[in-house]
Amino acid sequence: MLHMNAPLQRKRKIYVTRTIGFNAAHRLFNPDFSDQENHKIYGKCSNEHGHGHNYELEITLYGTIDPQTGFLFDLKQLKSILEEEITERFDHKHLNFDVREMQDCVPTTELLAVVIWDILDLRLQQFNNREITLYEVKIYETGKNAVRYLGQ
Ligand SMILES: Nc1nc2c(c(=O)[nH]1)N=C([C@H](O)[C@H](O)COP(=O)(O)OP(=O)(O)OP(=O)(O)O)CN2
Repeated sequence: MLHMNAPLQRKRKIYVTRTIGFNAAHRLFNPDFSDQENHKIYGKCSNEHGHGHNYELEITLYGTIDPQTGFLFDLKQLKSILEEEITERFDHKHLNFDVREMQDCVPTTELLAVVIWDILDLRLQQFNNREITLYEVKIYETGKNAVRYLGQ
C-alpha cells in the first residue's frame, strides 16, 4: 500500500481543470429582429458573413480525490473526452450552420457555454458514482472577453 494515506486521512474535495481551444466562426444575428435592430444590438458582430474567434476553454471538474490513484479524474482521459466532444464538434466550424446544438440560438459566448455544459454534463454522468461533477465551463471568446457557467 502506498503512503498517500497521510493527506487522505479524510476525504479531500478538489477541482481539476483542463484547457482546450478551438477556432470557429459565428454571426450574432436574431432572425426575429430586423437587420437594423440586429445591427443596433450586435454591431459589427452581426455582419452578414460572420467573423472568427480563437476560443479558449477551461473545463473544471469537482469531487473527491480517489485514495487508490491520488487522482480526482485522469487528465489524459479528460483530454480525450474534450477532443471527442468539443474539438470534433466545434473546431473549424461555423456555429450558426455547422453545429446542430447551436442552430436554434444566437451563438453568443453565454449560449456556447451553456451548450458545452450540457454536452459535457451528459458525457460525465457515467462517472457520478465516483463523486465527480462538472463544476465550471469558462470560455474566452477573445483575450479580454470571458464567460463562466456553473450549471445554474
Ligand atoms: N455578452 C456578450 N457580449 C458580446 C459577445 C458575447 O458573446 N456575449 N460577443 C461579441 C462579439 O462576438 C465580438 O467579436 C467581441 O467583440 P469585441 O468586444 O470587440 O472583442 P475584443 O475583445 O477583441 O475587442 P477589443 O476591441 O480588443 O476590446 C460582442 N459582445
